[in-house]
Amino acid sequence: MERIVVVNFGGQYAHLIARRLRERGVYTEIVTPEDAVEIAKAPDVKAIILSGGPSSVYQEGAPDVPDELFAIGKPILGICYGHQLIAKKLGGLVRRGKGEYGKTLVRVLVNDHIFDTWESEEIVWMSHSDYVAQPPEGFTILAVSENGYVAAMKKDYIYGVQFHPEVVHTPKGGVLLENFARKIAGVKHVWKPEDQIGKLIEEIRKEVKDGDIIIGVSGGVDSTVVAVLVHMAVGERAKAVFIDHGLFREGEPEQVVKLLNSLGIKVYYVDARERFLKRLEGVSDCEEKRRIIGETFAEVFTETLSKFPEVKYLAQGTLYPDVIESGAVKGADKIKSHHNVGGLPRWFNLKLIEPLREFYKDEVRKLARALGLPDEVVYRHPFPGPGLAVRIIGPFTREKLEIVRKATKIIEEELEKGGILRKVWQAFAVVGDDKWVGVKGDRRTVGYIVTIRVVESEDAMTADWSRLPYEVIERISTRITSEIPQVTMVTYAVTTKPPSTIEPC
Ligand SMILES: Nc1ncnc2c1ncn2[C@@H]1O[C@H](COP(=O)(O)OP(=O)(O)OP(=O)(O)O)[C@@H](O)[C@H]1O
Ligand SMILES: O=c1[nH]c(=O)c2[nH+]cn([C@@H]3O[C@H](COP(=O)(O)O)[C@@H](O)[C@H]3O)c2[nH]1
Ligand SMILES: NC(=O)CC[C@H](N)C(=O)O
Ligand SMILES: [Mg+2]
Repeated sequence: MERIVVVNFGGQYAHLIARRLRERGVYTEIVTPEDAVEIAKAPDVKAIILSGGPSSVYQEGAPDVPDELFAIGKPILGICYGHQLIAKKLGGLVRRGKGEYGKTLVRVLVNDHIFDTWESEEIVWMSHSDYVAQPPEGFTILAVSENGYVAAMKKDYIYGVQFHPEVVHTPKGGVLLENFARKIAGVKHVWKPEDQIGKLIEEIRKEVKDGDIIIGVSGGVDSTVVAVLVHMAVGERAKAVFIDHGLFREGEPEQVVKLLNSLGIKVYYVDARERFLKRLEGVSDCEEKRRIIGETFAEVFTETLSKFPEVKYLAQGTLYPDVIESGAVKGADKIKSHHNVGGLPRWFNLKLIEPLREFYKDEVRKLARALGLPDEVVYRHPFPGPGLAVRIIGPFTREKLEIVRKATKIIEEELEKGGILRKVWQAFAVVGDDKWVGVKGDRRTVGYIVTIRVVESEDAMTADWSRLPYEVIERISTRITSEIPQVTMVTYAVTTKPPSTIEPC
């Protein structure tokens, strides 16, 4: 299989380079600077991309790649930091400049295949303070920015661009990356996630030689796809376990069990609702809620495992970003620690099977569709592991849990009716302890405030609030205050991430 590798210098967007290329059918993987040379030598690697990064190339200890990488003779494309690194390593000059941030106009000076379909002037997205003051000998300047900086340069098969073609704010960026892959590097193969299903099943079958395999199912798209693949590979030896912590949305546990059963996968339903809810009662601190849930989860899961003496394997829905993030990259600025509960504890004495470890979420959705899973799974919104508990501000009470559950259902129903639900990243209700005086049936009532949170996002790292039509907000508000008697006020959350986060807790 032909592939491209991205050397990750800790850029916030290194991931997106791989995403953009894979969207366009070019299989791309991310590697560390230390592994770059070894991997780049493999015959199926057609080209190397050097990512951006927070360091400056002239700083001591800045991430680097061995000179040997340039001697392999494969096409190289440097982006931002990568572009500056090429300049420095091959004898050019990099200096600190005025900086260019955000949308910038560039002028293309030279016709080159990498710019095929570009106009002579295009908008690109920049984020740098250093710049290439002098390209190395033999390099041609292909494009300049409106501030006169080198925006693109090349020599033979070595290219550098100062802007970020991988972000959506560079409208022709995806085209440029594909031009590099197909026209400069000669990648012909068109990679599609759904073509991998047969291979995935074959690999699981080979790995799970004997004994049973457990899959924890949450109803989320990742674990559902894993359950289906594993079941297709080893049949009845696949045991799906669903732990009901009592913090799911209305009807969710029943749906999960019913769906998997309908696919021929028998689900062991564990009712642990009381244990979770009792331990949470009265707990205010967010991190404490998460800790209790994680701990109780591990406890219940361990007890459940003892009922399956033949189990030797544990299947997990680990995705490609989890794999990369866990191998922390040298030089990367930690923006936010990702709070996936860490999945199931790795200290279980079971062999881990992670069939999705090379896939992104959108690709998993494609696998789900190709496997014939219903839309409710394919388009399911991300749902936090700690469930509705992290949508309750202040002390956890069963009353607030019921309010959030009912309000969330109303929000989902109204957005579905308006054809909006599938277009947004997440939509849910939040409740805290502040009260609002209301008048219901001519009587004074003091009730809860429910906040509606609806956001649009591509990867949850940033998010914008959804500009819902007023009529939809109005219908949601009317229904919440009339169907949930304890609520007297509904508000709409209008803060982006950052500075806010998506969940309140
Ligand atoms: N209620 C549950 N019962 C059993 N297993 C669970 C449950 N919740 C989560 N898991 C397991 O733990 C893993 C990690 O959970 P988490 O919710 O963080 O994963 P995820 O990346 O959101 O994946 P998914 O889309 O499958 O929910 C899941 O993939 C699943 O295998
Ligand atoms: O599996 C999860 N376990 C968790 O503990 C958790 N907390 C938040 N989320 C989800 O992560 C995304 C980003 O959330 P925040 O903006 O609130 O940090 C959003 O999609 C959140 O729903 C979680 N997912
Ligand atoms: N985004 C980047 O790669 C930035 C590279 C370098 N740190 C600069 O500021 O110019
Ligand atoms: Mg989940």
